[in-house]
Amino acid sequence: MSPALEAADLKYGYRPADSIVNGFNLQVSEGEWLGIVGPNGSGKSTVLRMLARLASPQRGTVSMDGRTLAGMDSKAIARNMTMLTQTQEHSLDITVRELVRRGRNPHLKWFEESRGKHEEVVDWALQVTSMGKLQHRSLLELSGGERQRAWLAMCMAQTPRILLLDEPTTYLDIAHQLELMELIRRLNREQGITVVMVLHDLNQAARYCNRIVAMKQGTIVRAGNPSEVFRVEFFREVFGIEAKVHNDDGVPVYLPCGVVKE
Ligand SMILES: Nc1ncnc2c1ncn2[C@@H]1O[C@H](COP(=O)(O)OP(=O)(O)OP(=O)(O)O)[C@@H](O)[C@H]1O
Repeated sequence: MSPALEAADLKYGYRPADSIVNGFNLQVSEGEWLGIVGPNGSGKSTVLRMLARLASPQRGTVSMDGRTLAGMDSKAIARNMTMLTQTQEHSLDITVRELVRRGRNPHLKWFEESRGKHEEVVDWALQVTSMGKLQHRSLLELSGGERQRAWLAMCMAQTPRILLLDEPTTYLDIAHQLELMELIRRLNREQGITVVMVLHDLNQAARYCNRIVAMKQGTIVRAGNPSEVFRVEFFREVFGIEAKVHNDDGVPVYLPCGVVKE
């Protein structure tokens, strides 16, 4: 069976002489939850954007179920895969429900309106993201965390098989961070949604992801399950910090102790 998502030899640079990402290879299996970690500027968001076809690789290919994304119709991609980006448009004066309805667009024909079963999916997306009570509020009247959940609800209304998320917990307080991670865990386990997530919180990555890929300078430097990757040498070599690593019921937990001295 082809992987749900595959990147082969990706290269990308923002300027002609740059190569921000180079020789990037990745296979993501159906139903997997993969975390991409790495220092600032290591190319994580750039890779995620190429996986979602928001950026076109200058070399290499991205495939979904064995089909190259470059040749696919945008709506067909959007029916299968969606990405929650790091920042969303902040000035949209529409209600949460209207935003979530937009998630149905890839499933509607020209001029078809969201009705019947489409509205049922909208209700479901609002319910799983706990946004039902806020559905008639304008996006302008929401807190940062509520707004993030509204955009996630829109992604869910697309009923994707593959969900890409770029640091989705950045603006959330710790309770809402855990709530979001638990929600994604439910979607992953109960609906079998494949998740690829860029995360800065390495303890959360260890707790939730099945597999970790660590990037440095545009390429993968470590890959494996959290216990294989999150070791003392990893923190030293990839992040330049000294850390203590404990084992909490099979999950590695790290405590940063200081920056590595040259
Ligand atoms: N639009 C852009 N134009 C020029 N350079 C860019 C652009 N976007 C990103 N870069 C550069 O590309 C490199 C990789 O950026 P990217 O956002 O992919 O890294 P990242 O690992 O996601 O970083 P962070 O952890 O800080 O979010 C950085 O050096 C960044 O400055």
